[in-house]
Amino acid sequence: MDIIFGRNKKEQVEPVKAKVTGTIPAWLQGMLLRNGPGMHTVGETRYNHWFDGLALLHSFTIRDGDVYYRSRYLRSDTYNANVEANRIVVSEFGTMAYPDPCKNIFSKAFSYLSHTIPDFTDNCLINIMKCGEDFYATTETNYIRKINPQTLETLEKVDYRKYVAINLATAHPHYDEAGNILNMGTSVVDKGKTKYVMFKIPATVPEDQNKGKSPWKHTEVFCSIPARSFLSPSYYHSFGVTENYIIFLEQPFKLDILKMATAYIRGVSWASCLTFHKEEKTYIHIIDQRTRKPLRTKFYTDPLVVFHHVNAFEEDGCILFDVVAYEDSSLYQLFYLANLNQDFEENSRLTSAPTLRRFALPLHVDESAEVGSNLIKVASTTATALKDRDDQVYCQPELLYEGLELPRINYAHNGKQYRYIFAAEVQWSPIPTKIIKYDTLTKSSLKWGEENCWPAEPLFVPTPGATDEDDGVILSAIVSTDPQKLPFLLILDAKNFTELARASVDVEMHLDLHGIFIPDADWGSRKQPPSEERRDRAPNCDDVAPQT
Ligand SMILES: CC1=C(/C=C/C(C)=C/C=C/C(C)=C/C=O)C(C)(C)CCC1
Ligand SMILES: [Fe+2]
Repeated sequence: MDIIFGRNKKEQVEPVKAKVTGTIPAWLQGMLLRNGPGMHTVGETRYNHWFDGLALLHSFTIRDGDVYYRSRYLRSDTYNANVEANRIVVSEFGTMAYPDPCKNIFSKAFSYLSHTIPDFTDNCLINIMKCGEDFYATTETNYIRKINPQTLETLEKVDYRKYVAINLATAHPHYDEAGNILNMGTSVVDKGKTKYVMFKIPATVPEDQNKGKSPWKHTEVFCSIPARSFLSPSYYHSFGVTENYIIFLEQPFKLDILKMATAYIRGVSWASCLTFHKEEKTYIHIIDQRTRKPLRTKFYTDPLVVFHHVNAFEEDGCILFDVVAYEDSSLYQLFYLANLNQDFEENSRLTSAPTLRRFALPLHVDESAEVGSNLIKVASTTATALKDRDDQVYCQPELLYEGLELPRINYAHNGKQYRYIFAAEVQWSPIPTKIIKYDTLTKSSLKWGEENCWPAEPLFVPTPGATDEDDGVILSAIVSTDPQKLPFLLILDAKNFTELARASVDVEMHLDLHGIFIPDADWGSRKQPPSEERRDRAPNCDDVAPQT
């Protein structure tokens, strides 16, 4: 597993033409743009955790049946500082770094103090966000980095804090049909209060004399919810939306602010400030998008750890939402590189499997209903919501499937009734071995897998003009541990999961986290994706990328 997790990957700045077998549908024109950790050591120093690795962007440009691959490290301030010092000098999730080996006791004390309220990393390694016509690499701190999707060059750094009072934000925003962004973040002890803040960034803005054309300046706080505990807000990685509501799980997997404030001086990482409190409940907050206020009813469930919301929708006076849930926080533990690289089989067993669970919440609680009665009358689920005392409702989910992660859907169905989930299948190890299509209606699944192949998150791209939810293709970048097999972009028919084509590239590809597909048709007012300069023939390259 060292091949996949431990080794630094070489960037491939010049486009390489892939060897395509099978036939790529003629309508599939655009770019799969993805993000993930690619560099795990700098000089003699090494990161502790896989989520610390320096962001390596990569893209597959699909044009007229051909595929071109390229990759480039995000030139974040973190990357540049590390490379310049030839060692890790910026702290990441699982690695605390000490920038200046301090010369005397005074400068040491000063350096410690300046880390009490830390300036977080801009190593944006998790996802790609579209904001209007621009694209950003994202992570969970207050920084995101604009990128050029064509060349993968790094552009300006955006500090969320300039526009909204948050210190952390998710890398999984939602988009409405017009492309406006809805995201949420945590504001740590701002005016003595720790709160969760939902905010909107418009896709397009009118030319404004004072604010200019930047959508950031038009960022608007939508709603905020005080944290149950000011000194230990919940950690969360994503959230859910329906047409009228926002779903936020305040789970007992929490960040301890006091521990964070002293982490630097104690020589421990941010990750060590995260604790799962297995004796506490998970609170389910529902925000009405029309009133911008949380519902009065207090919904709760058992202690859970959720990273990925799958989808949510309204049905018969209820909110139904699907998540991938764990019963402990062992997932983050397993991604320590020491566990991934040695005795992989032994050290990489999850103590709680990722389970797909469906929750059902009543939008109106019948005052006359008896305490203990089930308020869910929806026939499609066995999830229950039991009436408790004092406006409280205890929710028990329906278990739909055991062993999947990195879920994606046909995003046209986001917030609406839907049927299919595309995901990576993971059993007791966190590393995916198969891609799965799960049918929430029939509860059956289709799978794709191949020996020594490790698939990335599968992404659904709809056929233009499609009416069926699963009319389209699945794209997934596959890394192999078989030295005879090159990494490839896999293209499956999303209906029956048969392979349409694969595009193999002779490069060192990294296992990534998340990404997006940018159809050529999306270039909007720019009309065409910016053209590439014609470059010299790259190694292993039959041709250079086409003029676009
Ligand atoms: C640096 C940093 C953080 C980074 C977290 C990261 C990088 C999480 C990645 C999660 C992934 C990839 C999950 C996949 O399911 C925190 C803890 C938010 C807060 C402190 C500073
Ligand atoms: Fe994620």
